[in-house]
Amino acid sequence: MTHTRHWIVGPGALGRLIALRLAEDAAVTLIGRRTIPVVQTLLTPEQSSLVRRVEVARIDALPREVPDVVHLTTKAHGAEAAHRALAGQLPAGTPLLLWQNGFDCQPRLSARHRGPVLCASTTEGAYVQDEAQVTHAGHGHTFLGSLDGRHGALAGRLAGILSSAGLPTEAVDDIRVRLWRKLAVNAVINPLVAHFGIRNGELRDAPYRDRVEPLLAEVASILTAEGITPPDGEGLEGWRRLVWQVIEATAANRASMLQDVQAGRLTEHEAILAPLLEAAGRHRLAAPHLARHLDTLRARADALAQPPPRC
Ligand SMILES: NC(=O)C1=CN([C@@H]2O[C@H](COP(=O)(O)OP(=O)(O)OC[C@H]3O[C@@H](n4cnc5c(N)ncnc54)[C@H](OP(=O)(O)O)[C@@H]3O)[C@@H](O)[C@H]2O)C=CC1
Ligand SMILES: CC(C)(CO)C(=O)C(=O)O
Repeated sequence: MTHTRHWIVGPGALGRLIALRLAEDAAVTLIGRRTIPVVQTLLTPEQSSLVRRVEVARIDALPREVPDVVHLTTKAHGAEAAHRALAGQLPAGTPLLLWQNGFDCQPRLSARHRGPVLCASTTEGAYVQDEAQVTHAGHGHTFLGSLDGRHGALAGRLAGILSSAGLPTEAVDDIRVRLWRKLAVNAVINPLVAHFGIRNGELRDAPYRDRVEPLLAEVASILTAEGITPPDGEGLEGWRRLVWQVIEATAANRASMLQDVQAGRLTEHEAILAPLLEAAGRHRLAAPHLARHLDTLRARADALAQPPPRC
């Protein structure tokens, strides 16, 4: 994979961050539902501009030259439709790297794709400025691996390519646990900050602080039942430590769910909250606070899907 050809499907914030970083040393094609400008700019956390010319294509008119690896960088709710549009065009055996948050499409696409599937969990932060510019808000770290622990050599090679491109990445054999840990953090922080319209750090203040604990307790009991451990410490105390560490470290952030709500976009609630509630059901655990947030976000999603009222 020295001169790897990457298709990056989903030319949003994360897709363009990965594309522009990789474009230095690899052939990159950004694939979307619409055509986007071929000259793209990445504003780096160090306030410099990285300008790159990349190939672009539409998902309904894919390039003839097939890729060595496909990165799927749509939102979680868009991943399966994007994969359906692509899958028939890819030679069997083409590796797929899933970058979605939550734990929803990953098991299904891992079973369905005709080739190795790796999942990524990343703390890189990026947001779109416009059709030709994306901001890399802060450096992070990426873990990648397959849900069944196979394809370690491929994961190692891709981790090397991403790291050399400036996106520090580690191949791991426990990506399922890493995805659930990120989901746990997102399930506590995102619905609250989206509901109240606040930055992550404001969760430290009254009256929001008291709202964190009941969500934390529900998430901790569900994940304990699932056999998922926090990175440090055990049980509720370990999950509490992790969530508050992230709140501190990302205090100035407007979380992705808040950004989606403010922009009138669908949120990733089905990928973040629904898997927890499904697990709660299996273990016969009550999770009323998580359920209330999921209901509210589902009602919002239904309203978004309605045609606007006619005057
Ligand atoms: N941004 C970040 O910093 C991080 C994001 N993530 C995760 O990465 C994923 C992507 O997030 P993000 O980049 O922020 O999201 P964006 O909404 O910025 O980007 C998603 C892109 O996917 C495109 N898309 C949707 N459906 C299709 C399709 N069928 N075919 C081709 N393109 C399609 C969208 O295009 P259109 O304009 O047509 O809708 C859009 O360009 C999410 O799961 C997110 O949680 C994880 C960590 C950090
Ligand atoms: C960790 C957190 C909450 C940081 O903002 C995040 O991942 C998100 O915004 O979705």
